[in-house]
Amino acid sequence: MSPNDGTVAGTGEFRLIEAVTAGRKQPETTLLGPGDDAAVVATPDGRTVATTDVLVQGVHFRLDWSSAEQVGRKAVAVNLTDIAAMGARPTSVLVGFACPPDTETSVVTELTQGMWIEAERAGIGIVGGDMVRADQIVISVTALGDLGGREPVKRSGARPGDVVAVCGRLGWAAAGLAVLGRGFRSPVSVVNAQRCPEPDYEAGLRAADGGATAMIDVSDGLLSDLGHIATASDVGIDIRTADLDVSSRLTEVGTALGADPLKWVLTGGEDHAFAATFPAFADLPEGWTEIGVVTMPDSGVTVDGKKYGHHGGWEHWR
Ligand SMILES: Nc1ncnc2c1ncn2[C@@H]1O[C@H](COP(=O)(O)OP(=O)(O)O)[C@@H](O)[C@H]1O
Ligand SMILES: Cc1ncc(C[n+]2csc(CCOP(=O)(O)OP(=O)(O)O)c2C)c(N)n1
Ligand SMILES: [Mg+2]
Ligand SMILES: [Mg+2]
Ligand SMILES: [Mg+2]
Repeated sequence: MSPNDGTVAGTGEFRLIEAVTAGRKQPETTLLGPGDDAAVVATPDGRTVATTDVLVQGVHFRLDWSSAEQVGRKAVAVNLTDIAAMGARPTSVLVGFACPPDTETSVVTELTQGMWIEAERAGIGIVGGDMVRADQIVISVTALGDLGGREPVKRSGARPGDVVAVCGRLGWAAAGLAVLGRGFRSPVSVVNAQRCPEPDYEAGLRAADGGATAMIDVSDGLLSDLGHIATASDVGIDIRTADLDVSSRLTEVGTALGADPLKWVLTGGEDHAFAATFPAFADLPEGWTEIGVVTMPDSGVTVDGKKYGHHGGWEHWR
């Protein structure tokens, strides 16, 4: 698609978001509007953190690749990491659900079971939702959260000289996608990583309490998501590949499929690890590993000091 062909593909996902959000005046009660992993709104009772992510059959999941329960778990998990990436604790989720008329009822109940399993993992419940007809299964989850008195950790707070760190696995879900896409079902470790992430929701709180200056969950790909921090903070970011954990399991799968495991780590989405920046010389919170440095504006996101030759991550319609 060319940029000016009048379609959303030509416009691109992130310019489309810009087009629908720019210039809209928010009320004073919107403490943090669109542009981060979640919004923060003021209510007479306090503050609420809110976010939503939609999963579409065939785009985000396939029921011949994953069980309905795994899809349900993933639908909730990908929303709760957006809450955690603000330095907040999830408080509840609501579930919008659409499906064709011939969908087996058991698919809906198994999806729901998965959503409850993941919600309970975070100590919360599903407090509402909606059911509508559609041509394929669509799951729209809205998650709410509580900052517990903390300031939200935004995408915009990184400063040159900060260190870049991650918490959680990278590249595993992309390896699993490559395996499933070629018709295989093993190794089950990477395939399960694609079916459902297992985020450590406390990692975002530990980062916030540890002084993180900016944070994001890695949904699209490390380079792409760090790009959002770089743009929002008006800084550059350089990643050192020697400090990335390219697990031997990813190397094995890469060798078997003739694929580059480092590319999965740098650009694979859906592991929902957390990436954050911290002041230089700060003690990193438990589970966090330093992988790079925040550099001066306009240098973009580089890998070992050089521009990376591939897309930094997933983009819808590309
Ligand atoms: N249709 C929309 N209207 C308003 N804000 C939107 C819309 N779509 C996306 N956004 C906002 O754009 C930002 C980026 O979205 P997205 O890339 O989906 O974030 P994430 O990867 O954290 O889920 C978020 O703050 C999101 O709330
Ligand atoms: C059937 C299928 N095809 C492709 C993918 C790969 N995939 C789909 S969405 C996505 C990126 C994340 O999804 P998005 O809707 O952008 O979530 P957000 O960034 O808003 O959290 C990836 C890697 C998949 N999970 N399943
Ligand atoms: Mg996010
Ligand atoms: Mg989103
Ligand atoms: Mg995305």
